[in-house]
Amino acid sequence: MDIVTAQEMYERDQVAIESTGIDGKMLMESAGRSAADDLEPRIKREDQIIVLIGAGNNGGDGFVIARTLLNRGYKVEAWQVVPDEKISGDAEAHRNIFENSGFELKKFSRMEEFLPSLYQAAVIIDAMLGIGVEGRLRSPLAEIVEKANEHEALRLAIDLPTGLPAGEGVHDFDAFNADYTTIIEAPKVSVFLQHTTPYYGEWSVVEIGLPVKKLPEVKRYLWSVKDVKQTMPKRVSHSHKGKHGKGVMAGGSYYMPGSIAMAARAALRSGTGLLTIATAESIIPSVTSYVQEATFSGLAEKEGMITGQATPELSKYDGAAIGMGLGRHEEAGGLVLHMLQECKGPLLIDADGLYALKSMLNALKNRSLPTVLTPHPGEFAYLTGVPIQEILQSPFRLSREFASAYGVHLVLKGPYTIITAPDGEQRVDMTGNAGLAKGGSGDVLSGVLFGMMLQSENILNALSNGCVIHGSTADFLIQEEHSKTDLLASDLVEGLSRTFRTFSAPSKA
Ligand SMILES: NC(=O)C1=CN([C@@H]2O[C@H](COP(=O)(O)OP(=O)(O)OC[C@H]3O[C@@H](n4cnc5c(N)ncnc54)[C@H](O)[C@@H]3O)[C@@H](O)[C@H]2O)[C@@H](O)CC1
Ligand SMILES: [K+]
Repeated sequence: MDIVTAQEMYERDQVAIESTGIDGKMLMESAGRSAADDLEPRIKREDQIIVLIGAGNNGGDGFVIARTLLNRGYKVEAWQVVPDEKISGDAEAHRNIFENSGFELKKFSRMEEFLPSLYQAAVIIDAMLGIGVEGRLRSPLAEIVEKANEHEALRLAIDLPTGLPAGEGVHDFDAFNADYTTIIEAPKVSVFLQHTTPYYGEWSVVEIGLPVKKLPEVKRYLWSVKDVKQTMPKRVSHSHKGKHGKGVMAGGSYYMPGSIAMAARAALRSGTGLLTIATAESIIPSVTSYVQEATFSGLAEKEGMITGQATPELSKYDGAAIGMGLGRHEEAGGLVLHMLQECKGPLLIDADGLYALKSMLNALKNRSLPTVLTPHPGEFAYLTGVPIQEILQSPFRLSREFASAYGVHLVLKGPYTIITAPDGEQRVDMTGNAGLAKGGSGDVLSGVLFGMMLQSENILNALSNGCVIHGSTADFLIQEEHSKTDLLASDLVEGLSRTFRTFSAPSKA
């Protein structure tokens, strides 16, 4: 499913109108009716409903919703919260249809008149502003939103909560605090930002009949289980282990053996054909007991940490991963640089590897083969020098800029993970739950991603699939055997079997 900015949404509407002959009034009718259908299961016959209608096309949707619900017998008061002269075009046409249908339209002039209606409502439908919002809310919308947020009622928003920016990078706003939002046609970027997502409440997307074949391409996409099923590499029955990637994973230290162990086991569970773990010699016995299928390359160590002189042989591998449990010591830099320069296949850098990478961004830029970085926002802030707050407010733009500047694939982890290719194409994965907010789940993700990268020509698909597989595993596990509290990273590794069984297409002979 495409994710759009306000500008991209306007372009889509425009293309629909110009290329098919459908007109704005038809789209508004369709948007309003689809929204009413979507809201109906959330409201009851006896509920007093108030529909708040603004000046633009979002208000136009509001006229259609109010009319549709009244025609269906619901108890609805429709309130136009802006002066008559502000309503024009398609919205005015739908106001006429509303009034010509015999329904009463109330008009806001003074707060004292309006408040009793607001306060008797059990359900508030917000059709005041959508993607056309500019700047902070002006009067009287600002006061109406404030009162609506204070009033105990079910708050439903149309397209986006009034006042909320559709895009990223805006932090100065007041907005309707919705329990649920019916999004028109495509989720907007602000659905996926930490500071704006709570205003949407739960949400779903309704389709209003835009011509899919004609719509301009948007390189921002919500990657779902359906996409995973369509793009997962298929294992055929005559497959050979050498065909599924031969990888080397470097990392681990005496005090952190679990990271590399879980990453390695996750990579194997994700289909890696042959895996070598290059790690501090002293921890090989403990790691091998957890990952019996791997082979080992013992690296020189000092005080339990891999030293900078350690240079695993890379030429016989299809790809490499580095960083899990490596430790943040200066000497680790030598190993990361070695990997950057000598790895002749795709390379994944995670965790402490990212920390070391900061001082060798030029070498990163010079690498021409696919490189994948998997930072969480803190690590990304460290790598870029951009404050973490700013990263959280503009993750799409900052990811795109970094991926393009350094020619890397970036997996910016979070409740919504954003995966960016060097050409700027982006995918969002929204699977997973708070059970993942624990040490080790990032290591498991790296293992899954590495396994997927080794088996697919298309790195962006491999990473998108890996993220959804990892998050869906956490989702399955908390529905069935675990809770968000007790879920451990090692449970995820074992849970992968269930996810792969569910997601894999049946193998062909
Ligand atoms: N053809 C289309 O464009 C369609 C649009 N649709 C709906 O139309 C919406 C977009 O319509 P518009 O572009 O008219 O935009 P909006 O309806 O979001 O609002 C624009 C109006 O809000 C006022 N406004 C902007 N910022 C304000 C602020 N800070 N305080 C107070 N008032 C402010 C502007 O003066 C303008 O009159 C979408 O979100 C969607 O709900 C749907 O009906 C489907 C078709
Ligand atoms: K709205």
